[in-house]
Amino acid sequence: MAMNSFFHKTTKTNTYFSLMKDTKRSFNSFSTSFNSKPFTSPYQVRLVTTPTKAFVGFDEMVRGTQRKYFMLGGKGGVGKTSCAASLAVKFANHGHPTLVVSTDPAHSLSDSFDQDLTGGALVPVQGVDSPLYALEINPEKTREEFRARSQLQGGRGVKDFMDSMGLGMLAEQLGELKLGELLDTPPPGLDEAIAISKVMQFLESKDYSSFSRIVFDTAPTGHTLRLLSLPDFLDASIGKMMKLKKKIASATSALKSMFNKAETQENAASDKLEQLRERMAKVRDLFRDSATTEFIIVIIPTVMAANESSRLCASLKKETVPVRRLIVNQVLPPSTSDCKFCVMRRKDQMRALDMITKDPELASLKLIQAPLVDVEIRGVAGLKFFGDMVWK
Ligand SMILES: Nc1ncnc2c1ncn2[C@@H]1O[C@H](COP(=O)(O)OP(=O)(O)OP(=O)(O)O)[C@@H](O)[C@H]1O
Repeated sequence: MAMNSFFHKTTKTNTYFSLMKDTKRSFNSFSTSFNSKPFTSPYQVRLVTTPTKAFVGFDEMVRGTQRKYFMLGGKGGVGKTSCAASLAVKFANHGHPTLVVSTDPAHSLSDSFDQDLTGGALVPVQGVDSPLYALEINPEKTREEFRARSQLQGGRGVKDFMDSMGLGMLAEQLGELKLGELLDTPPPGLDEAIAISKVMQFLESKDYSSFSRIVFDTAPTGHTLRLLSLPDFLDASIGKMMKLKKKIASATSALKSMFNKAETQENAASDKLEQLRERMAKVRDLFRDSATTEFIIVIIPTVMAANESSRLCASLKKETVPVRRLIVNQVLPPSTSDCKFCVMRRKDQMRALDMITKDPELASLKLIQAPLVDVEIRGVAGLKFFGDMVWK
């Protein structure tokens, strides 16, 4: 549906549109002054100049048909979902079949798109030019399934369960090592493992092959860092398991040589472990491939958020995950009224922005400013409008 016809349907949305238009106007004038020579505002707010970092480069993000992954992450409530959903809408409206995936256990994609996208399966998003699908990975449901199967079948159902996530080989090996009891309780990091198994599906399954852009709306920082480091952890764990199996195998080799079949089984199991290890390596490499993947940090202009983002950025760099852009969301436009609160708030935001531009970790990132708009950003039309202000 064309945006204009949508907005002209009801008075309520018309008001919304005009509010958004006003916001855009004031933000545009704000960004012009923000990026020009330093000057002193009527409120003596020190403005920061960021001539090179103002470049957002959506052209670069949209270019080419090769699949690209964008992960948006940061502190809770800063606007990750709004930014991720608006980016997905923009990609789809530029001709990319796009998938937006939420790995946040507290999903808000449905709220953001104002459509029911729940259920843990691919759901088409209505109202965009090219196919846009959403997927809310549902760890709570999966965890429940895990417990139920484990209780019903004395742990044996867990293997089927992990099979369905593409991690069956791991369960098999744990089982062989008599670690089955560990599988009865959902292991820490299961949420991330589920997300990883989905990423594996994106890489391998034909169902996902048509998507040329995959946007992740990730969970708040700690969870996401665990997600990014999990393939390494699993790779290391599999490596340890393989070593352990080899030790057991050599200790019992004399016995095994008497039973040819056992040896064949042993080799098959090792091959499977090796396969799983290769798949983990693929996911790990994917997270670190700067040609295809980018992690975009979303923050709000406060000192606390800046400090946390600095730590997040350092962790991402340590993990060698490509990070190039930083969205500072909810930036207040300069106040044209006498509102003291607005003036103080903006002054505070400018201080935080100044700090961000000087932070040793964050200073090298492209800074994208997203304005605080005066209505909630909801529905494809609202996301399109917001996206056009952010992704330029
Ligand atoms: N620039 C903005 N201007 C006005 N409202 C905004 C802006 N960005 C986000 N919001 C609003 O803030 C709320 C939280 O946004 P959003 O859900 O995108 O954040 P989040 O970081 O994904 O949150 P969570 O971590 O809880 O999932 C929403 O109501 C959204 O409409």
